[in-house]
Amino acid sequence: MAAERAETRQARYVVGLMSGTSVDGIDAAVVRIAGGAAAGFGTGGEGAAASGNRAGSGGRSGDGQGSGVPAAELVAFANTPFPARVREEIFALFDPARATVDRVGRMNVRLGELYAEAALAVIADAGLTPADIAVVGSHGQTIYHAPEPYIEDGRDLRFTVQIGEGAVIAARTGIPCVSDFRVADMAVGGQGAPLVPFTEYLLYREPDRTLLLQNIGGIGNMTVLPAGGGADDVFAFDTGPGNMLIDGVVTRLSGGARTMDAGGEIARAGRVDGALLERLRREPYYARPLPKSTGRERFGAAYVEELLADARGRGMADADLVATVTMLTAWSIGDAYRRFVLPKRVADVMLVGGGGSYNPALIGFLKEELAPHGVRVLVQEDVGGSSDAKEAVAFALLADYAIARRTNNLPSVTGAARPVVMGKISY
Ligand SMILES: Nc1ncnc2c1ncn2[C@@H]1O[C@H](COP(=O)(O)OP(=O)(O)OP(=O)(O)O)[C@@H](O)[C@H]1O
Ligand SMILES: CC(=O)N[C@H]1[C@@H]2OC[C@@H](O2)[C@@H](O)[C@@H]1O[C@H](C)C(=O)O
Repeated sequence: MAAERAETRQARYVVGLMSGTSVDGIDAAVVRIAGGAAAGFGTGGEGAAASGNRAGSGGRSGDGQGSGVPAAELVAFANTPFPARVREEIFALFDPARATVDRVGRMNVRLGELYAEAALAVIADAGLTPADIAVVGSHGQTIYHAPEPYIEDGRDLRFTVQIGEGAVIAARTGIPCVSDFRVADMAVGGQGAPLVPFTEYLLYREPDRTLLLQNIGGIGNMTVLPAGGGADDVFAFDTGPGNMLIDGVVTRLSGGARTMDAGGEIARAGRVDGALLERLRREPYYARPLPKSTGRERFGAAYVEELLADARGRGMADADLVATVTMLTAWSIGDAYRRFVLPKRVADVMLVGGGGSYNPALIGFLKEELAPHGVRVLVQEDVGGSSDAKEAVAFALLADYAIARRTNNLPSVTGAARPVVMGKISY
């Protein structure tokens, strides 16, 4: 059955839309997909044999011959920054006390409109028209993520909220839209995150090398692809803050004039404060067992305020505080490797994606963390990929599976009881 479908599915163009926890804007990708969804693992399919293919997210992968290993070629990519007012309003919605239902409802529709515009623009960039696109996959904007079991009246009420109305995207573009992926995994007991490891398993696994794929977005997350391993051998989890503390501290210290430590320049001018670093390492999340995921609820505004108060109490220079949180971020990734990966596997390479790739201070610290373990640290650009586009490509692929009614979660990663088809379809 699966093989039959594989042969009948043609190469298709799919749009992936991502706006992450950094709230820096909308990443939009047009991806040409061949093979894969119709014959991959999941419902009705078998685990595809590792083929040694690797995709830069900006490159090609798979053989596209219906073997179950998809080929995903990035055709066009664009990042559209959020208008400042929209960004501010999204930050307000991270605070449950301010996220009133009218504000959430309005932003849900506004984001649908903005996502549709971003999709139409990237389709035009690709030299295509909406009629050429099979499906749009839209992650949406996470405004709250509460993945821990929350038992009331014997029922587990864990939840996650991603907004950006798929019905609006479908209506404006005329293309079917798959959105709101995470809830289906949570409905069967999963964390609803991280989801990208499913696509990393499809696109990056190698027979002879154990790879660590580290995303450094707002939150940091790591995927471990054991050499020659199957889907059940993959594990992945959120390592802790990605750029979230760096961005938060820089924004507060500059009174909002800057939102990131561009080029890692502030950190490079500062010195790491050993005592503060030591205190920050005690955050219990780092030692929490897997599966685990996290977000702004833990490392957002309240955490940054506490940090600033502590730094002021110590009379720390601004640059020293930025250097210290940059080091903490790199340490949390090294710590995750030592704590959760090393006991099982020795990795060969860490491939870094997400905006953190563009911060040389952070990447420098990360290399120092992992060098003693013999792990080489590369960024996506080193292998012909794109740190920026990777997650948008992933949501194109996840939507491609959803529309083909194929399962697209990894229970070994999220802790879900079983594979499910994630994503709600608006025709
Ligand atoms: N040139 C740069 N120098 C330093 N940092 C940068 C640079 N470019 C991007 N960044 C960092 O990357 C962040 C954006 O990363 P990215 O777009 O991967 O996050 P995201 O997708 O929103 O997050 P997540 O993956 O957690 O959902 C910015 O907020 C900034 O901190
Ligand atoms: C709930 C949520 O939006 N989580 C994001 C966030 O940003 C990074 C990390 O935390 C990861 O768990 C996830 O995103 C990516 C796209 C994922 O699901 O793989």
